Amino acid sequence: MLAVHFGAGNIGRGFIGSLLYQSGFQTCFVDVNSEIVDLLNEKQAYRVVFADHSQEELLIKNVHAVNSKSDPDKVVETIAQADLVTAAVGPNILPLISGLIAQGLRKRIQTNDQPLNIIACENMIGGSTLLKEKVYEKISEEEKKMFNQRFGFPDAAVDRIVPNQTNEDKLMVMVEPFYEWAVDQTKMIGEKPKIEGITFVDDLKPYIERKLFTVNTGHAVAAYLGYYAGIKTINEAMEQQGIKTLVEKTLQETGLLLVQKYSFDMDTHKEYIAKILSRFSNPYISDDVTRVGRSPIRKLGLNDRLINPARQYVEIVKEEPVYLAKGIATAFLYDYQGDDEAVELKDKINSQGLEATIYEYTKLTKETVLVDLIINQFTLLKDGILV
Ligand SMILES: NC(=O)c1ccc[n+]([C@@H]2O[C@H](COP(=O)([O-])OP(=O)(O)OC[C@H]3O[C@@H](n4cnc5c(N)ncnc54)[C@H](O)[C@@H]3O)[C@@H](O)[C@H]2O)c1
Ligand SMILES: O=P(O)(O)OC[C@@H](O)[C@@H](O)[C@H](O)[C@H](O)CO
Repeated sequence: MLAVHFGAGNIGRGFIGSLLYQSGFQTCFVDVNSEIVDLLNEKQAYRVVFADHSQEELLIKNVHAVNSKSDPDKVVETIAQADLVTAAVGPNILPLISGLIAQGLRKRIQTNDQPLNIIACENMIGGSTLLKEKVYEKISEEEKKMFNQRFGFPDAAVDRIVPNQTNEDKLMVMVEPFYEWAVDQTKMIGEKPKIEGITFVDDLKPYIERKLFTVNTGHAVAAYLGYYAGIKTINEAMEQQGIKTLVEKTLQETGLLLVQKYSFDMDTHKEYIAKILSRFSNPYISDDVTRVGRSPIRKLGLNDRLINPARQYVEIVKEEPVYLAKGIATAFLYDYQGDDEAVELKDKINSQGLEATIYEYTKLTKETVLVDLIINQFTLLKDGILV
């Protein structure tokens, strides 16, 4: 079995590649980072180490890589032969890989009649659906009919904290032992891939919203509050009782929304939140607040982890999400110079003011109470008032 995986980064090597190997796949990583591509081809193996007391080590074998910048034809060839295509490149990169995927699938139609699934493993709602849209923008109406019969783009939710790596061994990845990978089986085509660790579900929405609005909302709030307080890593931020309490309160808001919306059992959801808070505090992981807070404009999008649950809270719980509003305000205060989106956000606030910036990036409309709530919280934070 051959898998093509776009993105040999933290989650690509540390999670998807690892599960693929354990399920008997040969994995061809596609990346634009020539150092990683060359090392993968030289070693054809890498280590995944658990960030816990065990420090258990897995050797991931049967891997090689292709540089899509210098060898796009090889990527096209490999997609034509593959049994599965996955991606973990970041939502903003999906449009950039869609051209090669379209070419690979076009070639496959001519040479291979086996169905194929393409799964984007990004932190977003509808990642594979977005990738499909971008692929379909590049093909003819006739091709769309053929693609519909042969290719599936099932959405997915993936969860495993993999920080940026600073190991001497450039291929090694330190990961938390915990993981979850849920895939929408209703959008799959042909036989389901036999991958140990995937949960196939009929309705992905509760899974992706539970994950995005708990793990990623809490993570983002811890990151932005940590940055605001001058703290370097997530676990250090969680050691501050004030920050920990605000993260908890935010997850109580998203929890109330999720429990009401999906009829989750409240006690089970509380346990889920507690587990996630303990994952953020994992002393074996050093995860920079600037990684977790990266791309604040993306994270402030209408359907992402901050604005989306806040909007739904107003609609479904019918109360004001004060803590989510505070978390959103901290994202607007995030001005890390090493992050282009943070720099853009700060420039925009300076030139157009906060209110116009909120409308521009969140796409919230004037009717919602959220904008005023965010502005109030922003003002308090600017005055140094955290609670
Ligand atoms: N790290 C985590 O904890 C985690 C967990 C769950 C989901 N995710 C999601 O996985 C995705 C990747 O995150 P990551 O943390 O692994 O990031 P990363 O930066 O470590 O990895 C991304 C990889 O994509 C590569 N890339 C960039 N442009 C490319 C292109 N045009 N073609 C092929 N490869 C390209 C980069 O070189 C890099 O190796 C994101 O959507 C993220 O939200 C991350
Ligand atoms: O990858 P992002 O930028 O969408 O979000 C940053 C982190 O919250 C994220 O990578 C988590 O570590 C991951 O989602 C855990 O499953």
